[in-house]
Amino acid sequence: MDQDDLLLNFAPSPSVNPRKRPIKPSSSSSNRDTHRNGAKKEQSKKRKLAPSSSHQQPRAKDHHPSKPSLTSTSSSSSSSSKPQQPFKPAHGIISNLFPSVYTRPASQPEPTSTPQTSSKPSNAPSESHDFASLGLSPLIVDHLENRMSIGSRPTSIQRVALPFLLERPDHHHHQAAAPDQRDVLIQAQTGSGKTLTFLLPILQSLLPLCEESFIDRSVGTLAIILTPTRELARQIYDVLTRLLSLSLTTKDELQQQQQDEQTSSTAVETDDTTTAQPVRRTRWMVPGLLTGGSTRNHEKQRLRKGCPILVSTPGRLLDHLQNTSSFDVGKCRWLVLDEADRLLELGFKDQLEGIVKALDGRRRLALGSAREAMLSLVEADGRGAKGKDDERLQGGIPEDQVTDSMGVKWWSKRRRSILCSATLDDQVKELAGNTLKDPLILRGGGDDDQAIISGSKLSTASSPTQGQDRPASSPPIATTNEAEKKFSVPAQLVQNYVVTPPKLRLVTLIALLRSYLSKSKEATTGGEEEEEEEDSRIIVFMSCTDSVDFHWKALGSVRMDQTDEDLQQRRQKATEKRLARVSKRCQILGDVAIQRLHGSMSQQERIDSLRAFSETKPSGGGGAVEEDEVRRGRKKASVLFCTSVASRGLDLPRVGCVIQLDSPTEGGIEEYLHRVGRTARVGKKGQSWLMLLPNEQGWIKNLESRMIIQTNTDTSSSSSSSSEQRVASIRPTSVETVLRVGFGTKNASEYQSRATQVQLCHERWVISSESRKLVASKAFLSHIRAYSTHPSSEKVWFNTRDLHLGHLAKSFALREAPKQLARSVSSKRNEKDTSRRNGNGTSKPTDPTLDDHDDDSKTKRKPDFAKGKLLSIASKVVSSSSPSVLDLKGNKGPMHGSTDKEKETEARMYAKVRALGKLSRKNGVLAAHGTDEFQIA
Ligand SMILES: Nc1ncnc2c1ncn2[C@@H]1O[C@H](COP(=O)(O)OP(=O)(O)OP(=O)(O)O)[C@@H](O)[C@H]1O
Repeated sequence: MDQDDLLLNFAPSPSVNPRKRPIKPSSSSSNRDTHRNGAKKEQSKKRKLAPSSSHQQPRAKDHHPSKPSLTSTSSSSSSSSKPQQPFKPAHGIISNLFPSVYTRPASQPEPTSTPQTSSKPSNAPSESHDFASLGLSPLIVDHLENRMSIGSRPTSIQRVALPFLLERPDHHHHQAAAPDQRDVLIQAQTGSGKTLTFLLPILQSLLPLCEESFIDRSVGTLAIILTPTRELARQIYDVLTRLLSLSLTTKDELQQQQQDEQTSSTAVETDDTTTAQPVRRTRWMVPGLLTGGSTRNHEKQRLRKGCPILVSTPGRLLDHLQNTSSFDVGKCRWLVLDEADRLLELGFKDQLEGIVKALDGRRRLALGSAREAMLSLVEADGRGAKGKDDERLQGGIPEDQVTDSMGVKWWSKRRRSILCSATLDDQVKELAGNTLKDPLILRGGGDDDQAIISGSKLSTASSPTQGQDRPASSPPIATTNEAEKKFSVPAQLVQNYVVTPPKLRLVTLIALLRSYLSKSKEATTGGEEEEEEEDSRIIVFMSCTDSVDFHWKALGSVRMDQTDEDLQQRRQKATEKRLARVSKRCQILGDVAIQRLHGSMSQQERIDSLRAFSETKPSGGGGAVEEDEVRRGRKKASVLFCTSVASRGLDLPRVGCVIQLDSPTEGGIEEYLHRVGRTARVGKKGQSWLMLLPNEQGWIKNLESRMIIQTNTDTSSSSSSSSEQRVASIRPTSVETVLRVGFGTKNASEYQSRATQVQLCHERWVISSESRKLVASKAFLSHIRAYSTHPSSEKVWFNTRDLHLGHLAKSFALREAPKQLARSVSSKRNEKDTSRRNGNGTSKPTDPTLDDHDDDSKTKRKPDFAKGKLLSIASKVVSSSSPSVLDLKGNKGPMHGSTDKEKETEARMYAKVRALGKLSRKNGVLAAHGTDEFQIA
């Protein structure tokens, strides 16, 4: 990473030298500080805000208009002529972020200047195949190309799977389960177009029905798609809605019709049959969405009217299958389990099996009543034809002969199931065994000619159209042996990591965001490819909802140069806007929009948030540069802070960078890959950053050993290419480099000074109100809780015992180091008496990402007692560090000094956590997250 490339220029006026940035003297700002700081602090604040030392001669680059500014506003400064002092942290206000002589720990990698290069994309659409040749109807091909801007080229997994899944007209009336009627298990890397891989065959199979005049939506539900989260369900529903708006006639057909019309008008006599075109109706194909977002009654009404294609989360679907009698699924022909491994992780196994049983049951019932109806029809027909029919009826009418009241043989085809999964572990295999019949396992590789297709027992099978020349020895994307399991990552994804001391986490995150945003902004102004500048959206993953809330609120509120009045005015303005609930603007990042997403937000907020992230428009607000950017449709940068709820399946447009502030607490490498998979999708570029604490960096080796990249190597013959595998590497970058680049300077004292300003502003923001203290304290506490839930296999890298809690508190802008917690934890380290430890170990924290699941999700990991202890300690510490805000319910109260009350609160928390533990052991349903006194983060 060349740091010169990453200088920031957020000030609208290029003439402003940020070195001379004014410091608005504000009496109100000193009011916000604690009294012990007083006027002395105000003075030191001014010194701190002056970013450079007076004796330093700015380098040529420093005078460049793209010199970074930590504010997005600028004004002339009366203080600009003041001599500028090097930064010296004031004693008692803020502990040094940087020791006086900052030395990189030996364990930390050296800064690297390796240029970021990305390989040829491995999940891009194929250059040598098209949808039409795979058997896709011209109607759909036309629609994909002209209406959905997808193009005509399939991705690798589409090329492999569509020939198996698409029903072609000649198969329409076949009787038994032909080879193309087998169930399918799809495994492919992130961003490779799996959604269309199952939606296109569903749509194509229903097209013939569009020619029947009697078909309307009351036909019932013919296809069901199950997803683990509501967001994913909505996303698939949106793609489906766009697919179903397909035109009834292709361009060619339209031309043909026009020609025919002309011919028929000139001809004296015409043969009716030559001009007759089939009448197609798609209106009946109404998509439905069941995620528990609306009331049950409302959903029931919609189901009664009919939803031929339904997207749902499992809990809600099972609920309706059990309780909504008008829900007609007897003729269901498709069942898709998307993100099956995640469905299982979330504890939906029983529901999924329940759904399959319920669908089988409803089908049998529907078939039974159709048989009876046929029987009564035969009887009504009189005795004439009965002799022959009696014979059939006595032996039972075969399924494929049973017609419904409209004469359609729905039951001639068995229901097909498709299971999509990133992994193929024992659980997924078991689910596949219970839900799929004789499945094919289809995998999309990185190379057109290397896609892998296997039979049910992982034996090699052939694609109906392409399989003959496929090498049997093609390496699988994920082997079945757990320990050896390797995962394919998009070849073009550039993966990075930075090892950060805990107290630098906040400023490093901000520096990373600034670096990336400045880079994409430079691409905008520097005339690079259009594609580059548009990919200026960033997703930041965090371990828990409270941490997301804290970062979103802090970064969306902290101003580097504002008075309280400014803040009041901004707040007023913001509350007037509807989207202010989900979208803020971050001044430190150059007025970029920031959103958040986690499971404790209401459904509407989650939808609004995703919409705001995807559709971010320039902030307006004037300035010639900005107007120009508005006019050119640029400046669409946006940042989303989220928990793992956004890691699976979400296809958010133009995400160029993914940052993991916290490593995943569950799911390990798979979760890591799903998170980074939000970028570098379908052939696009992307980069990812993992932030690690020094004790965590051993995880990198583990990650690298489990990832592979498949690359294409063109051979001398232009028509052929071969694929090779290589190990994926994650590049280290030192924290100094990130900070230098992010804060726009090569000079150590200057970047440290700027980083300290930023940290200080956040700390001031936190101490300026009780509610903010609460937000920060809760985030800190929840973060530790979440950290303690890393599985035992990862404890070697992620152990709460290795956390420096005082420094970690800094990353939540908590000024007061929670000394008691630090002391308690270090004393526990030395504690050898395990029996005493066991005695206290009844508290059981639950999984930190629980609230990110749907309301009907379940917990699965067993908490351990040591974490409970930490929880108890942590809650005490937070109580002692901010006495007036420690009622975690949010009530300000005199908890200070009230040990009884403290114990009472703690006891209630223990009780709650124990109850959740019991519930989880019984596979109970956890609900109402975020509304509880002790929100399980
Ligand atoms: N053949 C294609 N050509 C171009 N774009 C495509 C093609 N197929 C799908 N896409 C687009 O690629 C994007 C990613 O698709 P999709 O969300 O289905 O990926 P995915 O494999 O399900 O990813 P994940 O594993 O992360 O869930 C979507 O925006 C989709 O419109």
